[in-house]
Parts: sequence; structure tokens; C-alpha cells
Amino acid sequence: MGTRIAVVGAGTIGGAIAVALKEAGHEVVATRRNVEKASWLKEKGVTVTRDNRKAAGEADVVFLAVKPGKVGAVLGEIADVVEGKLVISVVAGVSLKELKRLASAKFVRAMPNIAILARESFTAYSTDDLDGDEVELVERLLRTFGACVRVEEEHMDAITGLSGSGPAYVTVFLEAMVYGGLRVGLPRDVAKLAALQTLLGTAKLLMETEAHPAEVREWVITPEGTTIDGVFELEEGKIRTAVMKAVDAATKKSRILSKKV
Ligand SMILES: NC(=O)C1=CN([C@@H]2O[C@H](COP(=O)(O)OP(=O)(O)OC[C@H]3O[C@@H](n4cnc5c(N)ncnc54)[C@H](OP(=O)(O)O)[C@@H]3O)[C@@H](O)[C@H]2O)C=CC1
Ligand SMILES: O=C(O)[C@@H]1CCC=N1
Repeated sequence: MGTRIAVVGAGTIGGAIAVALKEAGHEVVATRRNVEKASWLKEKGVTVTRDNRKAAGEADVVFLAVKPGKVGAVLGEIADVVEGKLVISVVAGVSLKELKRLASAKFVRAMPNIAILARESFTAYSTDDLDGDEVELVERLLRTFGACVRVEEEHMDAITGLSGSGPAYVTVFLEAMVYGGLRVGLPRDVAKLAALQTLLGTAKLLMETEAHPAEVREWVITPEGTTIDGVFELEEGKIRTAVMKAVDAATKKSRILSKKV
């Protein structure tokens, strides 16, 4: 049976959450102030309103998806109607301790990514005072987004820097792959499909074989062949350092976001 869900803050990620849950058979009400910008949600059967208190008050589970700087005001507005309820926050950088200071709800801190739109999110979550049935409900809801893993809260900022922000890094790499293809004369549509399918296929291969990425790379590099020349250029461009620095910078930013509440 479907659960009654309110998504408070139906922007980019809140909208994706609302649609995924609606399509999984739940009753979903989504809120934002500019409701005219949420017509795509209505088309998917999500009820849209400006009324946070009514939406949260009538729901069994509330998702919180506003920006960190809005959490204090929004939780202040709905605190009494979410008392004792499950509230799943996907807000970057805001700790369970901070959330509990703002309302007496049963909080879950979760970090999905935009691949919810394709039901292929990696979502990590953390919580400390839910019973077994509540944890089961949370996982059932989060699994509608894609893969879901429970972690200690100390890892949530790093998860934000790695997989929460990750789709942005991957699209930079993908765009570069496509440009590389254009530079050596491929038609645009072929270059795009070649890059996308290569990413998808490599990820699937690594998942299925559980091989280390370095091992798969060795399978591709033929001695004196083509790939080693490409890999040589990548290493000279310090791609690994660049990606590690990107994850590090986003993690550090997540760690300071709590100060904005
Ligand atoms: N984008 C992503 O990939 C991810 C984002 N997140 C987290 O999700 C949160 C939202 O990010 P994102 O979706 O990118 O940002 P958006 O700006 O797209 O969404 C935030 C939404 O909150 C709404 N909002 C603001 N104030 C209120 C209010 N008082 N009541 C109800 N709704 C309100 C805004 O709409 P309006 O102005 O119309 O009210 C807006 O649509 C952030 O905390 C971020 O850390 C987490 C994982 C991934
Ligand atoms: O950029 C942000 O702050 C959010 C959190 C993770 C992805 N987007």
C-alpha cells in the first residue's frame, strides 16, 4: 500500500524525489512557493501546493529538500505538525543533531543524486533513532530512487562530495570525451553515443565482475597499442589529482554548510 508523502521544497532534487515516489505508487504532495514552476509535477500526478504545514501535517513521511539556508525557517514553520514523524532530509551539510535541534521529528539524513530521474541514484542515509519497521520503510522509499546504503553519519559529507555532486564531475568527463571524438572527426551523435555507452558499459562491467578499475584498464591496454598513448596523456593532465581535489573541495564545502542553517 502507498504511503502519504510530502516533499517540502520541490525544486530540482525535490521534484525528482516527488516523481519517483509517485510513480512507485505513493500519494505525493510537493511544496514550493512558486507553484507555477511545478507544472511538470502536476503532469505526473503529484499534488502541488504552497502550504507546507498542510502538506507535512497530512503526510506519514516528509522529505525535506530546500537549500541549507532555508532549513531553519522551514522546519520552524512545520515543527509542530511533524512532531514524532519520519522526516527525511536530503539537505547537504545539515547534521542530524542540527535537524533535531530544530524539530522533534524522527530524522533521517540522506544524500541521493540527480540520477533519481533515471531511478539510478546512489543514495546513502544515516539515522540513529528509528526502529526496525521505520528503517525498512525508509529503505523501501529510498530504493525507488536507485541503490541505497546506510552509513555512519560521519561519512555523509564525504558522500555528498563524491556521489551527491558526482554526476556533475562525470558530465565534465563525458563532455570532454565527446569533444575528443569531434576533434578526431566523428559525427556528433556517434561521438555522444560512443562516450555514453562506454561509460555505462564500463560501470556495468565493474559492477558485474567486481574487478578493480586498474584491472579492467590492464585488459584494455594492449602493449604498444593505442590505449597506452591515450592513458599517457591523461596522466600528464593529472586527471586523478583533479578528480580527487574535486571530491575533497565538495566534501569540505558540505562540512561548512551547517553554519548556514
Ligand atoms: N540538486 C542535486 O543534485 C541535489 C541536491 N541536494 C540538496 O537538495 C536541496 C535542494 O537542492 P536543489 O534541488 O538543487 O535546489 P533548488 O533550488 O532547485 O530547490 C529548492 C527548492 O526549495 C523551494 N523552497 C524555497 N523556500 C521554500 C519554502 N519556504 N517552502 C517550500 N519550498 C521552498 C524552492 O522553490 P520556491 O523558490 O518556488 O519556493 C526550490 O524549488 C539542497 O539542500 C541540496 O543540498 C541533495 C542531493 C542532490
Ligand atoms: O551542489 C549541492 O550543494 C547539492 C548537494 C549535492 C548535489 N548538489
